[in-house]
Amino acid sequence: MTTDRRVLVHPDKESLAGSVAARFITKVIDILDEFDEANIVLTGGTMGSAVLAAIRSSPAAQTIDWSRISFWWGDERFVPKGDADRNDLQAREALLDHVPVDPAKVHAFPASDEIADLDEAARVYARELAEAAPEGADYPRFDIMFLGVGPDGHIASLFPGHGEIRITDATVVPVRDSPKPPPLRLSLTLPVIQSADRIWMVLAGADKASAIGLALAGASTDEVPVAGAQGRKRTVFFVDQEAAAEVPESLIAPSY
Ligand SMILES: O=C(O)[C@H](O)[C@@H](O)[C@H](O)[C@H](O)COP(=O)(O)O
Repeated sequence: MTTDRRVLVHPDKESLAGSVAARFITKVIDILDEFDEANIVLTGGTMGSAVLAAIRSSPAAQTIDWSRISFWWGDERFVPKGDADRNDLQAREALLDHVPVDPAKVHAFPASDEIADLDEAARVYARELAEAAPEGADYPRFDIMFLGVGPDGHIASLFPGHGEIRITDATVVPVRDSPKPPPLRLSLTLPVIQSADRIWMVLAGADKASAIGLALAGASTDEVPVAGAQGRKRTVFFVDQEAAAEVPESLIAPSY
């Protein structure tokens, strides 16, 4: 895990989404030069979808060999397939339905009408991760993990003060009392999140300012889960001006 965390500030939501989309396209092309396959973890949330829509609308997206990318999710709302609350549906609508991905490489979490039991759904996704893992590992090498951040500092479906943030002996956890609706969810655990080569957090709006400020000031992961979101190679907070309000000036890198 690296302690190198950068904050890249953008004037507004639109330029934020556009800039992350452009970086994603460039980075994925680099990754596919180096490796046969890339593993990307997607997130729900407003900016997560805005970035995917910006990737879709970029002409440069056509230069990506989408068939070599596997898509995963950091968390999912445990509702029926096709429910507008599903993170995977939002990602499909924003991007995946519009680019030539290999459907077998789109690894959505089970939906509640596919597997009724939440614990079993968590086990099924853990098995899916393990099947795609290199020998001896429980999950694939994640090249880029996108994460949204809640105003309370939650990442994926790991909420402040809830036991799931402390789980280290599983890769996927069932969440039964999410303070953000819907209450039933599935989430990757912190060790899996921290295994990602790159964690890219995209957040906008004044209500996110204190979460990022506290995380960078050294808050505990238990109180502010985003404090624990640190990847192996690089951890970047892509933010708009409003979300950057409480970030110390010295941590802000020039971004454009
Ligand atoms: O299922 C979810 O709700 C998300 O995965 C969650 O972790 C989200 O990313 C943040 O809550 C930020 O959401 P917003 O960008 O919509 O504020």
